[in-house]
Amino acid sequence: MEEAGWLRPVMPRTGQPYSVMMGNLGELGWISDRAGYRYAPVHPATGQPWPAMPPALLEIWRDLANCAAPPECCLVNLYRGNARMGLHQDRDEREMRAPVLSLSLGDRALFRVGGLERRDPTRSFTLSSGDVVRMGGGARLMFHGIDRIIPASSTLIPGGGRLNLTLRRVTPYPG
Ligand SMILES: O=C(O)CCC(=O)C(=O)O
Ligand SMILES: [Fe+2]
Repeated sequence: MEEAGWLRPVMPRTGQPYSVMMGNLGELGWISDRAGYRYAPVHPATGQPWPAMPPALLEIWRDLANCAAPPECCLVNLYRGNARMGLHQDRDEREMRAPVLSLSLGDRALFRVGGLERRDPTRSFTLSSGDVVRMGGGARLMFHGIDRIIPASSTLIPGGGRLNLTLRRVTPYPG
């Protein structure tokens, strides 16, 4: 990740930067800039392909996804300080039969979960290092976000903070 280079993406239209740093592993990377959200096969700054998906992540997917096809993207989010992620749906993928698997490492975080409509009631719970959230089936499009991390609640990540690894299938698979 360090070699490939972290991105500080900006939101479509407003150009406002996200508070998390992002990177990608795998064939496709999720990027956000003034033009919108999309999946791209190369890093926008370097033009280089994203680093390969590590075998350990493919194994987690095999064990937990219950999906006929492998993931194509691992979005890596690095949360430090006051970084957060607003309530959203993961809906830029063209294959909605595949779940989204989200792995937490490092500092604990307050994860907020709602329903399928933005206005639905939400509740929050703590995610700890090693936790995996699976959004699949009727929960594939649930609204979710990160309210905040709990700084220094783990010593796992060099320099501190929380890493979130989100595995996704992007393109349709046969069957
Ligand atoms: O950091 C997390 O646990 C959630 C990340 C997320 O929802 C996303 O990247 O779409
Ligand atoms: Fe998400």
